[in-house]
Amino acid sequence: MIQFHNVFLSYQSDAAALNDVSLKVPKGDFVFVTGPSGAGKSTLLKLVYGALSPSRGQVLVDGQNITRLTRTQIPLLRRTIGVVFQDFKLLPNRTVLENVAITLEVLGWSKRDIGKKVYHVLKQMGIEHKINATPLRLSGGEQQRVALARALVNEPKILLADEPTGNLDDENKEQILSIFREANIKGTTVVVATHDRRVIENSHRRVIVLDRGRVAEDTDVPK
Ligand SMILES: Nc1ncnc2c1ncn2[C@@H]1O[C@H](COP(=O)(O)OP(=O)(O)OP(=O)(O)O)[C@@H](O)[C@H]1O
Repeated sequence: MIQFHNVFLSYQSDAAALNDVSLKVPKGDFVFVTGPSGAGKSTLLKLVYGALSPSRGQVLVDGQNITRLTRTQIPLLRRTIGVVFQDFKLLPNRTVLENVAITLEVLGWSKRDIGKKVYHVLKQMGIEHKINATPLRLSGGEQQRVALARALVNEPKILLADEPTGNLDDENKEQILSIFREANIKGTTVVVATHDRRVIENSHRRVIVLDRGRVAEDTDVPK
């Protein structure tokens, strides 16, 4: 589903944020990407959803070379990828319903179908009672679940999450992880960037460790 072939990425003239990274994440996999601050985790995720292009090397997502995609093809690729950011990026003046509905409006769904689908997803995440609230009236864990609902409402092929459990307590972390597991069981390929050792250790999943832009360890690769 995701392939990196000898990928280098430099921001302006700085040292490479990614340095000769090669990896494959097969369809249906659930992978953690970890490593110290500045190791290149967010950069790696940004390459997958076409927010950045590699300086050298190739990134293939669902068989498509992202550097060859045209301006009109990038949004089409993004429709198949759900993204969750550490700071949620929810629209503060819109309700929970409106925040999640955006994903389906872009796809041209009818208002009635959007209402039904959004309610269903919020119910799955246990926050349907907050459907008319605005994000600032929600706790951090609730905001994160709304961000996840927005990312998952159209059942994307890939879910990318950047530090999704940062600042959450253990109970909220467990809820978020169980949402990832469910999405993965339904067929979504999941890539989670995190510093959180406990989350990684308790999950028993493949772990890719980045260090200064290089793959320092990959538990999927036989030693
Ligand atoms: N927009 C940018 N312009 C210039 N340099 C950047 C930019 N974004 C990231 N970098 C640099 O690229 C390197 C990798 O950054 P990245 O954000 O991918 O790391 P990270 O592993 O996600 O870090 P963190 O865990 O702190 O979020 C760092 O050295 C960072 O300073």
